[in-house]
Amino acid sequence: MSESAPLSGPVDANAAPRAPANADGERDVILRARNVTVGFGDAIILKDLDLDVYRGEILGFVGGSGTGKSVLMRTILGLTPKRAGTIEVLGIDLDSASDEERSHVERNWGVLFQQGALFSSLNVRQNIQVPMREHLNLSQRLMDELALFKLDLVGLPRDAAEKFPAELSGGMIKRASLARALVLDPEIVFLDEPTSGLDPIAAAAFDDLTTKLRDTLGLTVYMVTHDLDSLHSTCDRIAVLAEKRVLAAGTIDEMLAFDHPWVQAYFNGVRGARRGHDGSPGGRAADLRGRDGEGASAG
Ligand SMILES: Nc1ncnc2c1ncn2[C@@H]1O[C@H](COP(=O)(O)OP(=O)(O)OP(=O)(O)O)[C@@H](O)[C@H]1O
Repeated sequence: MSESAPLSGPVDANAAPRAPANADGERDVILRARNVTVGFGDAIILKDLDLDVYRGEILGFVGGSGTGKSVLMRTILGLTPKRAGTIEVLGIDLDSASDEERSHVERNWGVLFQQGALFSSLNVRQNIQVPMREHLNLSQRLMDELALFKLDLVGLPRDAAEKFPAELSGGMIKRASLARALVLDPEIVFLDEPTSGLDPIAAAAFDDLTTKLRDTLGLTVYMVTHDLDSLHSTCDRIAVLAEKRVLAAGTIDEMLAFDHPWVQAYFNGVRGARRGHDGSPGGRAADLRGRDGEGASAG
């Protein structure tokens, strides 16, 4: 079944107004998963899962704890094997890709893992330079300049470059990890719970940064999150993982109206309702975004 089946047709076609369309008016699919099945031993985690991610959108990926959001992200990245199905990124099926094609895809995606996953023995500058060393052949001077440029981009002060991860706050670790994820100028970034563990000010600032980067760099953002404020304020579309597949995909308003017990409990439950249904009142974004100037808080 198609991931957008419950919200098919014209409803889904309006789901991401900011994502660009091609000359035919169709949205460009940057990531396409079909019939993906993943399991461990007897446990099937994902079954016949379909998903489309459109170029230029911020897609929020939600689901109950343990439903397989991280497993799917790891499967897309080729870190967890699948039992069936196909996944194409940038039009390339990684199962049948040549070395050159695989390298092309790997250079064009960036990943922010949940805990940042910075190397503790490397300082921020060296961490940011890891993908450059892997994929590019640049002089140290140029890599140093690029690292500083990426620090600017994510709103970190330049003196953060020589700090080690243990010397950074949670918000700074997320930003440094994002700088590393962006170092090769990827077309798509995967963010695994980017605002978890951040205080509300830092979380709102990170959301603003995500939107700004999408708007200025034309990034596509695939964001696993439990953060209702991020879903309301930042995401163009939301995909819901339940029953081992993408049960629904659409705008926040479509999710609010979607008739499924988990979706209703999630979006219209006590926390969801606290926000109100126009996405503006309540929640930390409304409380804090106005106070938190762009990139002002590095967390
Ligand atoms: N390598 C593995 N071996 C066996 N089981 C695994 C493995 N990785 C994940 N699982 C199982 O797959 C299921 C989905 O895990 P996953 O981490 O993807 O959940 P999640 O949706 O990301 O949850 P959360 O929101 O709590 O982070 C869980 O039951 C987990 O125990």
